Amino acid sequence: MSQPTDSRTAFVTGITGQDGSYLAELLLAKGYEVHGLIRRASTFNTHRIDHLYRDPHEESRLHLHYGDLTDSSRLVSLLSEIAPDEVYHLAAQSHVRVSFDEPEFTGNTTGLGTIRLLEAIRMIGLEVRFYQASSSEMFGSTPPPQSEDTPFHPRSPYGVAKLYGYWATRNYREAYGMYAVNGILFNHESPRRGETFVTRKIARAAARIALGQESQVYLGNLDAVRDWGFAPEYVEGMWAMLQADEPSDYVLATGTAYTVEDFARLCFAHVGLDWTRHVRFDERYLRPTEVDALIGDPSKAADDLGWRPRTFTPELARIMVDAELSGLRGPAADVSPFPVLGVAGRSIAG
Ligand SMILES: C[C@H]1O[C@H](OP(=O)(O)OP(=O)(O)OC[C@H]2O[C@@H](n3cnc4c(=O)[nH]c(N)nc43)[C@H](O)[C@@H]2O)[C@@H](O)[C@@H](O)C1=O
Repeated sequence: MSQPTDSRTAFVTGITGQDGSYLAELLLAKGYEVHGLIRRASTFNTHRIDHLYRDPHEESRLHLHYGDLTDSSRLVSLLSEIAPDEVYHLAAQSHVRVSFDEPEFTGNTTGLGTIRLLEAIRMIGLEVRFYQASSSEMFGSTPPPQSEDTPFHPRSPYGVAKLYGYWATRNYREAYGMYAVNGILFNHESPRRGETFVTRKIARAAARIALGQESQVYLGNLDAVRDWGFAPEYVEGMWAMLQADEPSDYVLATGTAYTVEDFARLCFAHVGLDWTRHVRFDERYLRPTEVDALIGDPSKAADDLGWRPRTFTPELARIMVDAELSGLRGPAADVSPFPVLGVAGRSIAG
């Protein structure tokens, strides 16, 4: 295997999440020095990146820093100390249903957090390339297919907060000439997805039911249509957006449509079960306003960046169920497409 050659430095917010962990792997494999922002918690929250700490005696290229998107002075001091070449802003309160319960907190972190970071960069005068994790939730009730030119109509406090971050990013590009881009990502999943998102919840239930560990799973709206891709491929698109000659905004999606019911059918069929015998309805999982259909058009990313999805929803469902089955049968299985050799670091999380 060829040795990584890149000597750039990246700062990643949300590094402990699904996307952050895959992105850290990708950047480390390319030779970057990676700095991640993590929130302190009384319980361990670094399980998705713990495998990146291999040998504590080797020189470290992964560094974690405590901080929070609500703490401007910390963002200023960290960014001036690290002086990154690229900033990937992935951190957010990212659960749509939860955003109805915590609208103000969601606005403060997901919305204002973005402008705090942009403003910190501007105040210090950093020459960085900035990636904003925008979301297909911003399209809300605008019918599919959705592209970079589709009007927005968000349907949740989360969607509203992401729209604020989207426009903040465009404004800093237009007002200050900052290299700042929005990746408008449609749903992207993996075995590292949080357990309360619908794909992981269904994959986990199908595996547990197949092994006789439970018999039912409770879900909300089965008719919602989503465009589910594979998260490791989407972080490649994030990186590609920051390597382009000119900053621009891009949709990343598969362009295919499946309902929640379809996803349940695929997962249960993979373990030889009939989903209708195991899925039950619970109105607690309904949202006050639902986003009925999100189907992205990723043509611009294909034309400009050469980015194309390789894994589609049926294979994704099989990958996720297989990972759950292996995890339940033995040591946790994972899909780690970016092999990181010789990377070491020190966890400040204890
Ligand atoms: C792009 C976008 O993608 C994600 O947002 P999401 O699409 O809301 O993802 P989800 O997995 O929570 O819901 C998908 C659909 O599934 C329906 N659904 C039915 N029954 C359950 C259920 O039991 N749980 C959940 N969570 N959803 C359910 C639910 O009503 C919705 O229609 C986030 O990453 C977000 O950060 C983001 O940016």
